[in-house]
Amino acid sequence: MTKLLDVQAISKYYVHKDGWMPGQRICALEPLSFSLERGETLAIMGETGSGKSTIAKLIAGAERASAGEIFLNGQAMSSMTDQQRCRHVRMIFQDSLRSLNPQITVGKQLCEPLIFNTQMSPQDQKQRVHEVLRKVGLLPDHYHFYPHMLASGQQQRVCIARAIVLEPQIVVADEAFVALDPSIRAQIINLILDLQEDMGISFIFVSHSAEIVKHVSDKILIMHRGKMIEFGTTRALINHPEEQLTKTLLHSEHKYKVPLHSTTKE
Ligand SMILES: Nc1ncnc2c1ncn2[C@@H]1O[C@H](COP(=O)(O)OP(=O)(O)OP(=O)(O)O)[C@@H](O)[C@H]1O
Repeated sequence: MTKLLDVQAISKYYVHKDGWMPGQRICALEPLSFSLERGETLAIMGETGSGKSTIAKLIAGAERASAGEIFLNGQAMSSMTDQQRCRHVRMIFQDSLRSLNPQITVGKQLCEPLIFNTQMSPQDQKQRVHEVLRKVGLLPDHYHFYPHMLASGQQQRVCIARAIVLEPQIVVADEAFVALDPSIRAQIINLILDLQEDMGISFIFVSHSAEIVKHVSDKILIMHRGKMIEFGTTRALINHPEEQLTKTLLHSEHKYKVPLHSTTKE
């Protein structure tokens, strides 16, 4: 069966435009390959500057690979239109709360992806938005709220609603929940697990938290200085890590103490 996501030898170079050495090429990612099945969740871990966000951006289409190809359901993503890619892969950024427009109601912000990427009638758009608000634990009335009228946990739910309103197959979250209060973060992580079960979405998390990674991921990818040094099932990497860095990252002192659901994937 065709894999949901098949990453084949992607690499990424950035060219410095200014600073000390303009024109210098920085290798952010050496060629790496991995794959993901439908409904699976991948966690990407590694030290600062190791290339985690670069992988996330390449999968979400926010950056173009210097070489290699990413296949989604067997189709090369480089051959897709922006609209096709947006429907299949959505991203929640690190500063997602700031990405909400304070002057536009929640409902209108959630309608925007539908307006730009579908042929849905305004009535169907509204209905879809109401359904999505319910899925993320908000109320139909929140359609008319402005972001500042919501608590931070509710705003994060709006960001998740915006990511899932097109019913994508993959949602990429780059340290999206790091700024949240621990108890709210736990609620949001549990919401994501529920959505995954309900909608069959695959999540790709960039995270520094061993606890969250063990709780949500099926597979883990470990990055070190632009190289993928280990990739495998969460169980295999926890029980039989081959690299010292994998051990350190997965067995480090828990950064976040959060009351997550008692069932974990490990
Ligand atoms: N737009 C850019 N221009 C030039 N260099 C970049 C750019 N984006 C990232 N880099 C460089 O690429 C390398 C990998 O960066 P990346 O943001 O992917 O790492 P990361 O593991 O996500 O780090 P962090 O945990 O700090 O977010 C770093 O050396 C970074 O400085």
